Amino acid sequence: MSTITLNKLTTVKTLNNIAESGLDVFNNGHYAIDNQTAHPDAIVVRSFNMHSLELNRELKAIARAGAGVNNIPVDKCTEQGIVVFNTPGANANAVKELVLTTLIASSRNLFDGVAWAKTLEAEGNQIPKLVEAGKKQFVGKEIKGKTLGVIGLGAIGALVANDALNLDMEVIGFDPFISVDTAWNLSRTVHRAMTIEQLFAHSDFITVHVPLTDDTRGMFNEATFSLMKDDVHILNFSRDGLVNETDMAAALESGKVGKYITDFPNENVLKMKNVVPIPHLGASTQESEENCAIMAARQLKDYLETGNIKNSVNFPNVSLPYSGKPRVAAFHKNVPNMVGQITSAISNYHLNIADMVNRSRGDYAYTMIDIDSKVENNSIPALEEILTQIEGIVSVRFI
Ligand SMILES: NC(=O)c1ccc[n+]([C@@H]2O[C@H](COP(=O)([O-])OP(=O)(O)OC[C@H]3O[C@@H](n4cnc5c(N)ncnc54)[C@H](O)[C@@H]3O)[C@@H](O)[C@H]2O)c1
Ligand SMILES: O=C(O)CC[C@@H](O)C(=O)O
Repeated sequence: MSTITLNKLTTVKTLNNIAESGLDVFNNGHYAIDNQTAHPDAIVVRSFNMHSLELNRELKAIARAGAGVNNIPVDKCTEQGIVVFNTPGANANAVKELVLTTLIASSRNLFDGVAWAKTLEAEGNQIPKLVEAGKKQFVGKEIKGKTLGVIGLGAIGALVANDALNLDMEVIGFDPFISVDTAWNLSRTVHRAMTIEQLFAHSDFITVHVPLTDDTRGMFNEATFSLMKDDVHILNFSRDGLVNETDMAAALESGKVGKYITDFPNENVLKMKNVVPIPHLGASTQESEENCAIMAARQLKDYLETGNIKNSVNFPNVSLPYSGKPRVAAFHKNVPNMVGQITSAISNYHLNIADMVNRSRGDYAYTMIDIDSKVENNSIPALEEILTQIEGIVSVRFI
Protein backbone atom coordinates (compact mmCIF):
# COMPACT_ATOMS: atom_id res chain seq x y z
CA MET A 1 0.00 0.00 0.00
CA SER A 2 1.38 3.42 -0.90
CA THR A 3 0.27 7.01 -0.58
CA ILE A 4 1.15 9.29 -3.45
CA THR A 5 0.78 13.01 -4.02
CA LEU A 6 1.44 15.09 -7.12
CA ASN A 7 4.72 17.02 -6.88
CA LYS A 8 4.94 20.67 -7.92
CA LEU A 9 7.20 19.72 -10.83
CA THR A 10 6.14 16.37 -12.22
CA THR A 11 9.02 14.23 -13.45
CA VAL A 12 8.65 12.25 -16.65
CA LYS A 13 11.30 9.71 -17.66
CA THR A 14 11.62 8.25 -21.15
CA LEU A 15 13.09 4.77 -21.60
CA ASN A 16 13.27 4.90 -25.41
CA ASN A 17 13.60 7.51 -28.08
CA ILE A 18 10.25 9.36 -28.01
CA ALA A 19 9.23 11.77 -30.79
CA GLU A 20 9.77 15.43 -29.80
CA SER A 21 6.20 16.33 -30.74
CA GLY A 22 5.05 14.00 -27.97
CA LEU A 23 7.42 15.40 -25.37
CA ASP A 24 6.29 18.91 -26.32
CA VAL A 25 2.95 18.04 -24.68
CA PHE A 26 4.75 18.36 -21.32
CA ASN A 27 6.11 21.78 -22.19
CA ASN A 28 3.93 23.90 -19.89
CA GLY A 29 6.28 24.61 -17.01
CA HIS A 30 4.81 21.94 -14.73
CA TYR A 31 6.94 19.01 -15.93
CA ALA A 32 10.59 18.06 -16.07
CA ILE A 33 11.79 15.42 -18.53
CA ASP A 34 14.55 13.67 -16.59
CA ASN A 35 15.93 10.44 -18.01
CA GLN A 36 18.46 9.95 -15.21
CA THR A 37 16.09 10.08 -12.25
CA ALA A 38 15.33 6.97 -10.21
CA HIS A 39 12.11 8.59 -8.93
CA PRO A 40 9.94 9.50 -11.91
CA ASP A 41 6.25 10.29 -11.50
CA ALA A 42 5.61 8.90 -14.97
CA ILE A 43 7.41 6.91 -17.64
CA VAL A 44 7.04 6.96 -21.43
CA VAL A 45 8.33 3.80 -23.10
CA ARG A 46 8.35 1.99 -26.44
CA SER A 47 9.95 -1.46 -26.55
CA PHE A 48 12.33 -1.19 -23.55
CA ASN A 49 11.98 -4.33 -21.41
CA MET A 50 10.78 -3.10 -18.00
CA HIS A 51 10.38 -6.51 -16.35
CA SER A 52 13.53 -6.28 -14.27
CA LEU A 53 13.15 -2.57 -13.51
CA GLU A 54 12.26 -1.50 -9.98
CA LEU A 55 8.96 0.41 -9.87
CA ASN A 56 9.67 3.39 -7.63
CA ARG A 57 7.16 4.51 -5.02
CA GLU A 58 6.43 7.85 -6.72
CA LEU A 59 5.56 6.21 -10.08
CA LYS A 60 1.93 6.89 -10.96
CA ALA A 61 1.69 5.91 -14.60
CA ILE A 62 3.48 4.33 -17.56
CA ALA A 63 2.54 5.19 -21.13
CA ARG A 64 3.51 2.75 -23.86
CA ALA A 65 3.90 4.71 -27.09
CA GLY A 66 2.70 1.76 -29.13
CA ALA A 67 0.38 -1.24 -28.91
CA GLY A 68 2.14 -4.23 -27.30
CA VAL A 69 2.60 -4.11 -23.50
CA ASN A 70 4.41 -7.44 -23.03
CA ASN A 71 7.58 -5.45 -22.14
CA ILE A 72 5.80 -3.96 -19.09
CA PRO A 73 5.07 -5.84 -15.81
CA VAL A 74 1.37 -4.96 -16.02
CA ASP A 75 0.18 -7.17 -13.12
CA LYS A 76 2.79 -5.73 -10.78
CA CYS A 77 1.78 -2.22 -11.82
CA THR A 78 -1.88 -2.98 -11.10
CA GLU A 79 -1.05 -4.22 -7.62
CA GLN A 80 0.80 -0.95 -6.97
CA GLY A 81 -1.89 1.32 -8.46
CA ILE A 82 0.30 2.31 -11.41
CA VAL A 83 -1.80 2.98 -14.50
CA VAL A 84 -0.44 1.52 -17.74
CA PHE A 85 -1.60 3.17 -20.97
CA ASN A 86 -1.04 2.19 -24.60
CA THR A 87 -1.94 3.97 -27.83
CA PRO A 88 -4.47 1.79 -29.64
CA GLY A 89 -4.37 2.14 -33.42
CA ALA A 90 -1.78 4.95 -33.43
CA ASN A 91 0.76 2.89 -35.39
CA ALA A 92 -1.66 0.57 -37.19
CA ASN A 93 -1.36 2.19 -40.62
CA ALA A 94 2.45 1.99 -40.51
CA VAL A 95 2.33 -1.73 -39.73
CA LYS A 96 -0.35 -2.40 -42.34
CA GLU A 97 1.74 -0.74 -45.06
CA LEU A 98 4.78 -2.87 -44.21
CA VAL A 99 2.73 -6.07 -44.02
CA LEU A 100 1.32 -5.51 -47.51
CA THR A 101 4.70 -4.39 -48.86
CA THR A 102 6.50 -7.48 -47.61
CA LEU A 103 3.62 -9.79 -48.54
CA ILE A 104 4.01 -8.82 -52.19
CA ALA A 105 7.78 -8.34 -52.14
CA SER A 106 8.47 -11.75 -50.64
CA SER A 107 5.98 -13.49 -52.90
CA ARG A 108 7.92 -12.02 -55.83
CA ASN A 109 11.28 -13.02 -54.28
CA LEU A 110 12.21 -9.37 -54.40
CA PHE A 111 14.55 -9.36 -51.40
CA ASP A 112 16.62 -12.28 -52.75
CA GLY A 113 16.55 -10.89 -56.28
CA VAL A 114 17.81 -7.46 -55.21
CA ALA A 115 20.53 -9.00 -53.04
CA TRP A 116 21.64 -11.16 -55.99
CA ALA A 117 21.67 -8.21 -58.41
CA LYS A 118 24.04 -6.36 -56.09
CA THR A 119 26.50 -9.28 -56.23
CA LEU A 120 26.97 -8.60 -59.97
CA GLU A 121 28.60 -5.21 -59.42
CA ALA A 122 32.05 -6.33 -60.59
CA GLU A 123 30.78 -7.88 -63.85
CA GLY A 124 30.93 -4.70 -65.94
CA ASN A 125 29.15 -4.76 -69.28
CA GLN A 126 28.18 -8.42 -68.74
CA ILE A 127 25.63 -7.37 -66.10
CA PRO A 128 22.55 -7.05 -68.40
CA LYS A 129 23.28 -10.48 -69.94
CA LEU A 130 23.79 -12.07 -66.51
CA VAL A 131 20.57 -10.48 -65.23
CA GLU A 132 18.53 -11.95 -68.09
CA ALA A 133 20.12 -15.37 -67.62
CA GLY A 134 19.82 -15.38 -63.83
CA LYS A 135 16.38 -13.90 -63.23
CA LYS A 136 14.62 -17.24 -63.65
CA GLN A 137 15.74 -18.23 -60.15
CA PHE A 138 13.51 -15.50 -58.73
CA VAL A 139 10.23 -16.22 -60.50
CA GLY A 140 7.52 -15.46 -57.98
CA LYS A 141 3.81 -15.76 -57.42
CA GLU A 142 1.13 -13.11 -57.75
CA ILE A 143 -1.11 -12.51 -54.79
CA LYS A 144 -4.24 -11.86 -56.86
CA GLY A 145 -6.82 -14.57 -56.18
CA LYS A 146 -4.77 -16.12 -53.34
CA THR A 147 -6.18 -16.43 -49.84
CA LEU A 148 -4.81 -14.35 -46.98
CA GLY A 149 -5.61 -15.56 -43.47
CA VAL A 150 -5.63 -12.74 -40.88
CA ILE A 151 -5.39 -13.84 -37.25
CA GLY A 152 -6.48 -11.01 -34.94
CA LEU A 153 -8.80 -8.40 -36.42
CA GLY A 154 -7.91 -5.44 -34.20
CA ALA A 155 -6.48 -2.10 -35.31
CA ILE A 156 -3.83 -3.62 -37.61
CA GLY A 157 -5.52 -6.86 -38.69
CA ALA A 158 -8.68 -5.07 -39.85
CA LEU A 159 -6.71 -2.58 -41.97
CA VAL A 160 -4.67 -5.40 -43.53
CA ALA A 161 -7.81 -7.46 -44.24
CA ASN A 162 -9.66 -4.59 -45.92
CA ASP A 163 -6.72 -3.51 -48.08
CA ALA A 164 -5.86 -7.07 -49.10
CA LEU A 165 -9.38 -7.32 -50.56
CA ASN A 166 -8.57 -4.24 -52.64
CA LEU A 167 -5.51 -6.10 -53.95
CA ASP A 168 -7.89 -8.81 -55.22
CA MET A 169 -7.05 -11.35 -52.54
CA GLU A 170 -9.59 -13.55 -50.82
CA VAL A 171 -9.45 -12.81 -47.10
CA ILE A 172 -10.37 -15.05 -44.21
CA GLY A 173 -10.22 -13.67 -40.66
CA PHE A 174 -10.19 -15.20 -37.20
CA ASP A 175 -10.77 -13.24 -33.99
CA PRO A 176 -13.01 -14.69 -31.27
CA PHE A 177 -12.75 -11.44 -29.26
CA ILE A 178 -13.33 -8.93 -32.05
CA SER A 179 -14.55 -5.53 -30.79
CA VAL A 180 -17.81 -4.05 -32.03
CA ASP A 181 -15.98 -1.03 -33.45
CA THR A 182 -13.63 -3.19 -35.50
CA ALA A 183 -16.44 -5.42 -36.69
CA TRP A 184 -18.22 -2.32 -38.05
CA ASN A 185 -15.08 -1.25 -39.94
CA LEU A 186 -14.37 -4.65 -41.44
CA SER A 187 -15.47 -5.27 -45.01
CA ARG A 188 -18.37 -7.71 -45.24
CA THR A 189 -16.44 -9.66 -47.87
CA VAL A 190 -13.89 -10.82 -45.29
CA HIS A 191 -14.79 -14.46 -44.65
CA ARG A 192 -15.17 -15.36 -41.01
CA ALA A 193 -13.26 -18.43 -39.84
CA MET A 194 -15.16 -20.06 -37.00
CA THR A 195 -11.99 -21.84 -35.87
CA ILE A 196 -8.32 -21.08 -36.33
CA GLU A 197 -7.96 -24.54 -37.93
CA GLN A 198 -10.33 -23.41 -40.69
CA LEU A 199 -8.11 -20.41 -41.37
CA PHE A 200 -4.97 -22.56 -41.40
CA ALA A 201 -6.50 -25.00 -43.89
CA HIS A 202 -7.53 -22.37 -46.45
CA SER A 203 -4.75 -19.77 -46.41
CA ASP A 204 -1.90 -19.33 -48.90
CA PHE A 205 -0.55 -16.48 -46.76
CA ILE A 206 -1.09 -16.03 -43.03
CA THR A 207 -0.52 -12.81 -41.14
CA VAL A 208 -0.82 -12.60 -37.35
CA HIS A 209 -1.91 -9.49 -35.41
CA VAL A 210 -2.57 -10.59 -31.83
CA PRO A 211 -0.89 -9.60 -28.56
CA LEU A 212 1.64 -11.97 -27.01
CA THR A 213 -0.08 -13.54 -24.00
CA ASP A 214 0.00 -16.91 -22.27
CA ASP A 215 -2.80 -17.97 -24.67
CA THR A 216 -1.07 -16.94 -27.88
CA ARG A 217 2.53 -17.86 -27.02
CA GLY A 218 3.84 -20.51 -29.44
CA MET A 219 0.61 -20.60 -31.49
CA PHE A 220 2.70 -21.37 -34.59
CA ASN A 221 4.21 -24.79 -33.98
CA GLU A 222 4.67 -28.22 -35.51
CA ALA A 223 1.05 -29.18 -34.85
CA THR A 224 -0.42 -26.03 -36.36
CA PHE A 225 1.97 -26.09 -39.35
CA SER A 226 0.67 -29.57 -40.17
CA LEU A 227 -2.82 -28.06 -40.65
CA MET A 228 -1.58 -25.51 -43.20
CA LYS A 229 -1.19 -25.69 -46.99
CA ASP A 230 2.26 -26.61 -48.29
CA ASP A 231 4.44 -23.59 -49.12
CA VAL A 232 2.36 -21.24 -46.96
CA HIS A 233 3.96 -17.84 -46.33
CA ILE A 234 3.72 -16.61 -42.73
CA LEU A 235 4.04 -12.96 -41.72
CA ASN A 236 4.73 -12.09 -38.10
CA PHE A 237 4.66 -8.40 -37.26
CA SER A 238 3.29 -9.07 -33.76
CA ARG A 239 5.87 -10.71 -31.47
CA ASP A 240 8.60 -13.38 -31.72
CA GLY A 241 7.07 -15.43 -28.89
CA LEU A 242 4.04 -16.35 -31.02
CA VAL A 243 6.27 -18.72 -32.99
CA ASN A 244 8.03 -21.86 -31.82
CA GLU A 245 11.32 -21.15 -33.56
CA THR A 246 12.61 -24.73 -33.55
CA ASP A 247 9.45 -25.88 -35.30
CA MET A 248 9.54 -22.93 -37.69
CA ALA A 249 13.14 -23.73 -38.69
CA ALA A 250 12.12 -27.33 -39.46
CA ALA A 251 9.01 -26.25 -41.39
CA LEU A 252 11.11 -23.89 -43.52
CA GLU A 253 13.70 -26.64 -44.14
CA SER A 254 11.03 -29.08 -45.31
CA GLY A 255 9.25 -26.47 -47.45
CA LYS A 256 6.01 -26.81 -45.47
CA VAL A 257 6.42 -23.09 -44.82
CA GLY A 258 7.69 -21.38 -47.99
CA LYS A 259 8.66 -18.05 -46.40
CA TYR A 260 8.72 -16.60 -42.89
CA ILE A 261 8.57 -12.82 -42.84
CA THR A 262 9.28 -11.59 -39.34
CA ASP A 263 9.81 -8.21 -37.70
CA PHE A 264 11.77 -9.90 -34.87
CA PRO A 265 15.20 -11.21 -35.93
CA ASN A 266 17.31 -13.04 -33.36
CA GLU A 267 20.15 -15.57 -33.46
CA ASN A 268 17.75 -18.45 -34.28
CA VAL A 269 15.76 -16.54 -36.86
CA LEU A 270 18.79 -15.36 -38.84
CA LYS A 271 19.92 -18.97 -39.33
CA MET A 272 16.60 -20.02 -40.87
CA LYS A 273 16.21 -20.88 -44.54
CA ASN A 274 13.81 -18.64 -46.54
CA VAL A 275 13.39 -16.17 -43.73
CA VAL A 276 12.84 -12.48 -44.40
CA PRO A 277 14.17 -10.75 -41.26
CA ILE A 278 13.05 -7.16 -40.82
CA PRO A 279 14.66 -5.13 -38.02
CA HIS A 280 11.43 -4.30 -36.11
CA LEU A 281 10.40 -1.62 -38.61
CA GLY A 282 6.63 -2.18 -38.43
CA ALA A 283 5.91 1.06 -36.57
CA SER A 284 9.01 2.94 -37.70
CA THR A 285 7.57 5.81 -39.67
CA GLN A 286 7.73 9.45 -38.72
CA GLU A 287 3.93 9.62 -38.73
CA SER A 288 3.47 6.60 -36.51
CA GLU A 289 6.17 7.63 -34.02
CA GLU A 290 4.56 11.06 -33.70
CA ASN A 291 1.01 9.65 -33.41
CA CYS A 292 2.08 7.26 -30.67
CA ALA A 293 4.16 9.79 -28.74
CA ILE A 294 1.48 12.50 -28.81
CA MET A 295 -1.30 10.08 -27.83
CA ALA A 296 0.79 8.56 -25.02
CA ALA A 297 1.81 11.96 -23.66
CA ARG A 298 -1.71 13.41 -23.78
CA GLN A 299 -3.19 10.43 -21.95
CA LEU A 300 -0.48 10.59 -19.33
CA LYS A 301 -0.83 14.35 -18.82
CA ASP A 302 -4.62 14.12 -18.54
CA TYR A 303 -4.30 11.39 -15.94
CA LEU A 304 -1.67 13.27 -13.91
CA GLU A 305 -3.61 16.52 -14.00
CA THR A 306 -7.22 15.33 -13.68
CA GLY A 307 -7.11 11.67 -12.68
CA ASN A 308 -9.13 10.75 -15.78
CA ILE A 309 -8.11 7.49 -17.47
CA LYS A 310 -8.32 6.73 -21.19
CA ASN A 311 -6.81 3.71 -22.95
CA SER A 312 -5.40 1.99 -19.92
CA VAL A 313 -4.66 -1.73 -20.23
CA ASN A 314 -4.99 -2.37 -16.47
CA PHE A 315 -7.56 0.07 -15.06
CA PRO A 316 -11.01 1.08 -16.32
CA ASN A 317 -11.64 4.10 -18.52
CA VAL A 318 -12.92 6.83 -16.19
CA SER A 319 -13.86 10.39 -17.03
CA LEU A 320 -15.19 12.96 -14.57
CA PRO A 321 -15.23 16.53 -15.95
CA TYR A 322 -12.54 18.44 -14.09
CA SER A 323 -13.83 21.62 -12.48
CA GLY A 324 -10.70 22.53 -10.53
CA LYS A 325 -12.28 21.49 -7.22
CA PRO A 326 -10.06 19.39 -4.94
CA ARG A 327 -10.19 15.81 -6.17
CA VAL A 328 -9.39 12.55 -4.39
CA ALA A 329 -8.39 9.68 -6.69
CA ALA A 330 -8.16 6.26 -5.08
CA PHE A 331 -7.27 2.81 -6.41
CA HIS A 332 -8.64 -0.02 -4.36
CA LYS A 333 -9.66 -3.64 -4.39
CA ASN A 334 -12.96 -4.34 -6.12
CA VAL A 335 -14.73 -5.51 -2.94
CA PRO A 336 -17.98 -4.38 -1.24
CA ASN A 337 -18.20 -1.13 0.76
CA MET A 338 -14.99 0.52 -0.46
CA VAL A 339 -16.87 3.58 -1.78
CA GLY A 340 -18.86 3.74 1.47
CA GLN A 341 -15.71 3.72 3.56
CA ILE A 342 -13.97 6.36 1.41
CA THR A 343 -16.95 8.74 1.41
CA SER A 344 -17.48 8.30 5.18
CA ALA A 345 -13.84 9.13 5.84
CA ILE A 346 -14.19 12.30 3.75
CA SER A 347 -17.45 13.38 5.45
CA ASN A 348 -15.98 12.62 8.88
CA TYR A 349 -13.46 15.29 7.95
CA HIS A 350 -16.41 17.74 7.49
CA LEU A 351 -15.90 17.88 3.75
CA ASN A 352 -18.83 17.92 1.35
CA ILE A 353 -18.78 15.75 -1.78
CA ALA A 354 -19.63 17.55 -5.05
CA ASP A 355 -19.34 14.72 -7.55
CA MET A 356 -17.94 11.24 -7.79
CA VAL A 357 -17.34 8.26 -10.06
CA ASN A 358 -16.45 4.65 -9.40
CA ARG A 359 -15.49 2.05 -12.02
CA SER A 360 -14.14 -1.44 -11.64
CA ARG A 361 -12.07 -3.74 -13.81
CA GLY A 362 -11.40 -7.25 -12.66
CA ASP A 363 -10.09 -7.34 -9.11
CA TYR A 364 -9.47 -3.59 -8.86
CA ALA A 365 -11.52 -0.39 -8.96
CA TYR A 366 -10.95 3.34 -9.17
CA THR A 367 -12.90 6.04 -7.36
CA MET A 368 -12.64 9.77 -7.92
CA ILE A 369 -14.37 12.21 -5.62
CA ASP A 370 -14.64 15.99 -6.07
CA ILE A 371 -14.85 17.96 -2.85
CA ASP A 372 -17.14 20.95 -2.66
CA SER A 373 -15.01 23.03 -0.36
CA LYS A 374 -11.44 24.15 0.00
CA VAL A 375 -9.22 21.50 1.53
CA GLU A 376 -6.48 23.14 3.56
CA ASN A 377 -3.04 21.95 2.38
CA ASN A 378 -2.03 21.06 5.92
CA SER A 379 -5.00 18.71 6.33
CA ILE A 380 -4.25 16.69 3.16
CA PRO A 381 -1.57 14.43 4.72
CA ALA A 382 -3.87 13.48 7.60
CA LEU A 383 -6.77 12.72 5.26
CA GLU A 384 -4.45 10.73 2.99
CA GLU A 385 -3.31 8.76 6.00
CA ILE A 386 -6.89 7.95 7.02
CA LEU A 387 -7.84 6.90 3.50
CA THR A 388 -4.76 4.74 2.99
CA GLN A 389 -5.47 2.90 6.22
CA ILE A 390 -8.76 1.60 4.82
CA GLU A 391 -8.24 -2.06 4.07
CA GLY A 392 -8.23 -2.67 0.32
CA ILE A 393 -6.92 0.80 -0.65
CA VAL A 394 -3.91 0.54 -2.97
CA SER A 395 -3.08 4.22 -3.45
CA VAL A 396 -4.58 7.66 -2.89
CA ARG A 397 -3.79 10.87 -4.71
CA PHE A 398 -4.98 14.44 -4.12
CA ILE A 399 -5.27 16.56 -7.26
N1 LIG B 1 5.92 -4.72 -35.41
C1 LIG B 1 5.54 -3.61 -34.80
O1 LIG B 1 6.23 -2.62 -34.82
C2 LIG B 1 4.21 -3.58 -34.11
C3 LIG B 1 3.47 -2.39 -34.08
C4 LIG B 1 2.23 -2.40 -33.46
C5 LIG B 1 1.76 -3.57 -32.86
N2 LIG B 1 2.53 -4.68 -32.89
C6 LIG B 1 2.04 -5.94 -32.30
O2 LIG B 1 0.82 -6.26 -32.94
C7 LIG B 1 -0.15 -6.62 -31.96
C8 LIG B 1 -1.53 -6.22 -32.47
O3 LIG B 1 -1.61 -4.82 -32.57
P1 LIG B 1 -3.02 -4.08 -32.79
O4 LIG B 1 -2.74 -2.62 -32.74
O5 LIG B 1 -3.74 -4.64 -33.96
O6 LIG B 1 -3.76 -4.53 -31.44
P2 LIG B 1 -5.32 -4.62 -31.15
O7 LIG B 1 -5.46 -4.75 -29.69
O8 LIG B 1 -6.04 -3.52 -31.84
O9 LIG B 1 -5.75 -5.99 -31.84
C9 LIG B 1 -5.45 -7.26 -31.36
C10 LIG B 1 -6.57 -8.19 -31.76
O10 LIG B 1 -6.18 -9.51 -31.46
C11 LIG B 1 -7.36 -10.20 -31.05
N3 LIG B 1 -6.97 -11.42 -30.35
C12 LIG B 1 -6.50 -11.57 -29.09
N4 LIG B 1 -6.24 -12.86 -28.83
C13 LIG B 1 -6.56 -13.55 -29.95
C14 LIG B 1 -6.50 -14.93 -30.31
N5 LIG B 1 -6.07 -15.85 -29.46
N6 LIG B 1 -6.89 -15.28 -31.56
C15 LIG B 1 -7.33 -14.35 -32.45
N7 LIG B 1 -7.42 -13.03 -32.16
C16 LIG B 1 -7.02 -12.64 -30.93
C17 LIG B 1 -8.11 -9.19 -30.21
O11 LIG B 1 -9.47 -9.52 -30.09
C18 LIG B 1 -7.89 -7.92 -31.00
O12 LIG B 1 -8.94 -7.70 -31.91
C19 LIG B 1 0.29 -5.87 -30.70
O13 LIG B 1 -0.14 -6.53 -29.53
C20 LIG B 1 1.79 -5.84 -30.81
O14 LIG B 1 2.35 -6.97 -30.16
C21 LIG B 1 3.74 -4.71 -33.49
O1 LIG C 1 7.98 1.35 -30.74
C1 LIG C 1 8.25 0.66 -31.71
O2 LIG C 1 9.06 0.97 -32.58
C2 LIG C 1 7.53 -0.67 -31.94
C3 LIG C 1 6.17 -0.70 -31.35
C4 LIG C 1 5.42 -1.98 -31.57
O3 LIG C 1 6.15 -3.12 -31.34
C5 LIG C 1 4.13 -1.97 -30.79
O4 LIG C 1 3.79 -2.96 -30.14
O5 LIG C 1 3.42 -0.95 -30.91
